[in-house]
Amino acid sequence: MAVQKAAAASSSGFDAVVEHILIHYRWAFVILLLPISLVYDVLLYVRSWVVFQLSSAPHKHGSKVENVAKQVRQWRAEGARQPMCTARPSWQTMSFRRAKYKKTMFAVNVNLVDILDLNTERRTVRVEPLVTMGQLTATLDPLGWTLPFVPELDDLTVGGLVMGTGVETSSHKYGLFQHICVAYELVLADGSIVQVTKESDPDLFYSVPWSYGTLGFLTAVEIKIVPALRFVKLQYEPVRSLEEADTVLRKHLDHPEENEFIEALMFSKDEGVVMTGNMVSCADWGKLNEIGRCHKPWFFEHVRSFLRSGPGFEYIPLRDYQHRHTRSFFWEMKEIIPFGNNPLFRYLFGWMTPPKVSLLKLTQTQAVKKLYESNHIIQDMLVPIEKFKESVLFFDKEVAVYPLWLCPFRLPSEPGMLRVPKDAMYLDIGVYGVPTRKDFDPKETTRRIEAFVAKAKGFQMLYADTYTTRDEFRQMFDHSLYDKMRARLKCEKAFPEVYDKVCRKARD
Ligand SMILES: Cc1cc2nc3c(=O)[nH]c(=O)nc-3n(C[C@H](O)[C@H](O)[C@H](O)COP(=O)(O)OP(=O)(O)OC[C@H]3O[C@@H](n4cnc5c(N)ncnc54)[C@H](O)[C@@H]3O)c2cc1C
Ligand SMILES: NC(=O)C1=CN([C@@H]2O[C@H](COP(=O)(O)OP(=O)(O)OC[C@H]3O[C@@H](n4cnc5c(N)ncnc54)[C@H](OP(=O)(O)O)[C@@H]3O)[C@@H](O)[C@H]2O)C=CC1
Ligand SMILES: CC(C)=CCC[C@@H](C)[C@H]1CC[C@H]2C3=C(CC[C@]12C)[C@@]1(C)CC[C@H](O)C[C@@H]1CC3
Repeated sequence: MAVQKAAAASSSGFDAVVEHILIHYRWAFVILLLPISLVYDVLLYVRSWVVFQLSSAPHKHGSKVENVAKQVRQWRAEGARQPMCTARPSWQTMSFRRAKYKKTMFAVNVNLVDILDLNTERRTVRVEPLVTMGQLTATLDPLGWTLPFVPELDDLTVGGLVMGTGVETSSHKYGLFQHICVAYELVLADGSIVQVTKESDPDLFYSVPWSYGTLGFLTAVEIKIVPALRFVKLQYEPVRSLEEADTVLRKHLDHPEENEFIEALMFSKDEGVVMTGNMVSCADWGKLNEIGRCHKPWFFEHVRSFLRSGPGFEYIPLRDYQHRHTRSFFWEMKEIIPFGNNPLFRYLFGWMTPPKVSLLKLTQTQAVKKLYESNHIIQDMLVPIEKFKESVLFFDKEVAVYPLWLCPFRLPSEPGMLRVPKDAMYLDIGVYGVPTRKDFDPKETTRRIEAFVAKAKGFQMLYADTYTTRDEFRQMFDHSLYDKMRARLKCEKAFPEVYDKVCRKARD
């Protein structure tokens, strides 16, 4: 008995040491991931480059979509026993959690990774769903075109952004990712392939966004494009109180057409920097800041410096601006490589950063996962702009995590999950990091935040943890059109409901 106890004690002591190393020196493992991430990116780049040069993707698209339809027909032929989902493994996706359902459902391989067609007359680009934001901007920007807005993490996919959602700093003009999409190609539960536009089938068109892959498989999306200019002239306005932040944001939102980009970072509840910008074709070279260069400070730290130096402006190359939060994963990188913003590190290793989110997820140990679970929050809450001050004070009371990401967006009154009675301006409040309030409890705190957001007539982004009950989720998101479409497309056996994919029980 004594021996067992001693063994248990020594093994738990050993576990504790391992846990300590994995948590406090994770950066050492992450640094090993950097060259692997680079090789991964280089291989993808070369593959995409060859495909783009050979222009082979458009010809092969039809047979690849037929292959998706064939798998759906096979599922039916085998008796439709389990619901279906895409075969994309959870570790490759951008949400923190892994989807448990991927292990049990019928996995359909949707291996569609290419840009299909750039139509400058129609001003659209047609892409397959696994095309990433990094891939799109790398292809479009040099050709003088770009997306009206680019959700900034390089590895976000078009499929995920349509089926979930995407928001960015020109969303105050253009809305969410779904609002810049003009057509979807889908494989439905009966194995048929359909092309859907607002005109051809409004019910299906409006119910695809936020459906999280539960109405059919997306195989292509046509997205609006706009002319790209070389630089963004970005204005930084420090604010010294919440009142001032509110006044400055509203001043800009009252004239949404004056700025292409509006974003704010709050560094405490009383201090922040509001950024506004427009694309321009020429820059004053003395004011050029190539923030995308690997030795440059992390963007949020650069923004913070305007609290000390006062208001200012500079010119940033367009693509550097579009991916400004990628290198530091907003500010999450400081938890992963604490000295990642040190100039020495940036000069020595910056060229290999960031590690790929997918590899971080793949190599994450239980200890790190537990740590993130008990002492971390990754949430985006979409609230009406009028609730700005109240929301910041609420988040401050509950978690006090800074910086806070503030991104206004236009929400048109349209059918679908985000039903609002009239066009409205909303605000995405992004809370990413370690809560500094002592009584933080992942479940209880998130429950209180969800109740606050529901009361404010807001929405929770689907990629993040939700602890809502099915009823609460159905109250937050309007399911009337969605339910109608699930019945029409005979989805009941084919796909789970959105709630069953995003609730806490479905993710580990
Ligand atoms: C040859 C090479 C050298 C590199 N050297 C450096 C370096 O010196 N310093 C450094 O920091 N990083 C370097 N990298 C890494 C690169 O910067 C990282 O991969 C970066 O993190 C990826 O950024 P990105 O995804 O935004 O853009 P990109 O690397 O520009 O491209 C991302 C994706 O875009 C797609 N893509 C690009 N061009 C096209 C096209 N014409 N058509 C279709 N798809 C396209 C590819 O799928 C690629 O995966 C290098 C990569 C390559 C391929
Ligand atoms: N700036 C922003 O707007 C940011 C947005 N995000 C969020 O990240 C998520 C996107 O991440 P990403 O890794 O790209 O996507 P995911 O692989 O996480 O996909 C999200 C959902 O979309 C479904 N889906 C994806 N592709 C298809 C398809 N071709 N056909 C049918 N269903 C599909 C997936 O279904 P299945 O489960 O069957 O695979 C999954 O349920 C979104 O939810 C987005 O809101 C995250 C960070 C920033
Ligand atoms: C701008 C919007 C709407 C959301 C941004 C969310 C991001 C900050 C998170 C999305 C995926 C998150 C992951 C991590 C950090 C925060 C995100 C990038 C990790 C890299 C944290 C470290 C873990 O080991 C892996 C995580 C993967 C997902």
